[in-house]
Amino acid sequence: MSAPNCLRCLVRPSAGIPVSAPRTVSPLVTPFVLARTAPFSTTAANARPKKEAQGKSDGGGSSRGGKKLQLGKFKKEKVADRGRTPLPGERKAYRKRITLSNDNAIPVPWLTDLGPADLADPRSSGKVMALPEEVQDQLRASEAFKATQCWGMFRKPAVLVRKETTDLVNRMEDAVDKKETLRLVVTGDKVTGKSMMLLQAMTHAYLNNWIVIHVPEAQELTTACTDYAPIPNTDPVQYMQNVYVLKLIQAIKRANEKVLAKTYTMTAHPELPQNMPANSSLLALANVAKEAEGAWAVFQALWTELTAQGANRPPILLTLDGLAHVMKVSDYRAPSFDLIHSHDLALVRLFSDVLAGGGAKFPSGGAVLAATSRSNAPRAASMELALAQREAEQSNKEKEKTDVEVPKKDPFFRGYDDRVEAVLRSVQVLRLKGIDKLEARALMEYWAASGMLRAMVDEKTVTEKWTLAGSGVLGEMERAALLTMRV
Ligand SMILES: Nc1ncnc2c1ncn2[C@@H]1O[C@H](COP(=O)(O)OP(=O)(O)OP(=O)(O)O)[C@@H](O)[C@H]1O
Repeated sequence: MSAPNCLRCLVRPSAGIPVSAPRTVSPLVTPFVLARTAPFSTTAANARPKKEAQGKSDGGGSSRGGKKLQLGKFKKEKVADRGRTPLPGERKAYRKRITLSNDNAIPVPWLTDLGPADLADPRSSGKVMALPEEVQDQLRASEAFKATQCWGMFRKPAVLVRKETTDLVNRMEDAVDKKETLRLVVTGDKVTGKSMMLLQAMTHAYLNNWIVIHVPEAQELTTACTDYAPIPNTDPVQYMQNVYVLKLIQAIKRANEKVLAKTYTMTAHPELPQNMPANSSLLALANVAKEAEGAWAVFQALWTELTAQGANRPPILLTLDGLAHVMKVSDYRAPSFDLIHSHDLALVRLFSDVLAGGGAKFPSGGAVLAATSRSNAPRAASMELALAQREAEQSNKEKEKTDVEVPKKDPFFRGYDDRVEAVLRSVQVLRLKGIDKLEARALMEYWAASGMLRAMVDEKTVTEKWTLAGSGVLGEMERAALLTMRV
């Protein structure tokens, strides 16, 4: 009987203590508290000190003296390890890095190096040929290789010589024979090999000791990513881009070193930062450009010398990739905050003048070539229209008929640009399409011999890849056959 009672005792308070009775705790008055209480004062001298009154009046408990217990006092602050931060420009260099050789690829025994006459010879058409080592260095110096192309898959950089290649190179040679300048725009659908066509033209030029000046990405000139400044005493005002021009001079110097060393100035150039007497080599003249300041003056002097009439000069090849970027209003602004037209940028003006046929004449002839791009291009309605018009006119002239209608301006569109039309009024147009099946077979045999294509190369495979690639569009063929191998 006692057990339930005992249990109840544990649960409830004993009957003697009323449950609802509030527990009142009488305040403790300790000597410590008494000591801290300010004494009643009647005079300012006796009043509690101000600091004490401010700091300790609110938090009675926290004002207790002595040591505080601090948890995790000796823990180290955690720093996330993110590795080394890339230095300025390192990411861009990595993105633009181009590998020209793959040690894992099988060397192709029948691959021969291109010679000075090979690209002009119609018998080379439909063959894959390697770029000689010296030319590789020159092409690399002028940034002709692109990171989007498949150079890093094969043992040696090699190209397919197309019918269009021999055609273009022969036109270049004809122009040099007549001491004229070939003015031509390479155009076509996406990844049809337009940049590669420029590379082949440059290869021919380097192999034949021409001087090559190449603008690898026209967008670098017009997207307001490099310094610019007005050129004094120009009307309408033109703008120089010293930093870009310095880079260009250095590329020209590295790529054309041998030819420049053998070509000499006609006149003295006292206007340059370093005095250049007449009969100095053009290499020495190019070497004067050490800093961005004054680079435009050096470039002008170099250009004047290269185009000096009556002088013994090598043929010149001037190339630019991404034409649409220089056939529109640029992203730069004048002091009046108006946008600057690309053709008011001095370097672009120099190029567009030669392309239009009104600029400097090359003493020994040469070529000015531009390539459009479909992967990275702004809309340039006037350029597209002008190229379509030239193509139609060309086709009518070749057939001696007028069966192809020359496209006309849209009367309801207001975005046409007269300056662009003027530049492209008399250029030749080379449209690139897919390669034929024989060329496709040659290229696929090279891929298979390099160990990059595992399939047997017969008519069936060639036709399959050729069809998959939209009738032999080169970039698409690579995608269809080599994509799995691409890093
Ligand atoms: N003659 C050639 N020999 C071998 N490969 C080629 C040749 N021409 C083009 N290619 C390949 O085709 C691909 C596309 O070439 P390229 O970059 O020249 O095209 P594009 O027409 O300039 O392209 P986009 O319109 O994007 O500017 C590249 O990967 C390149 O390796």
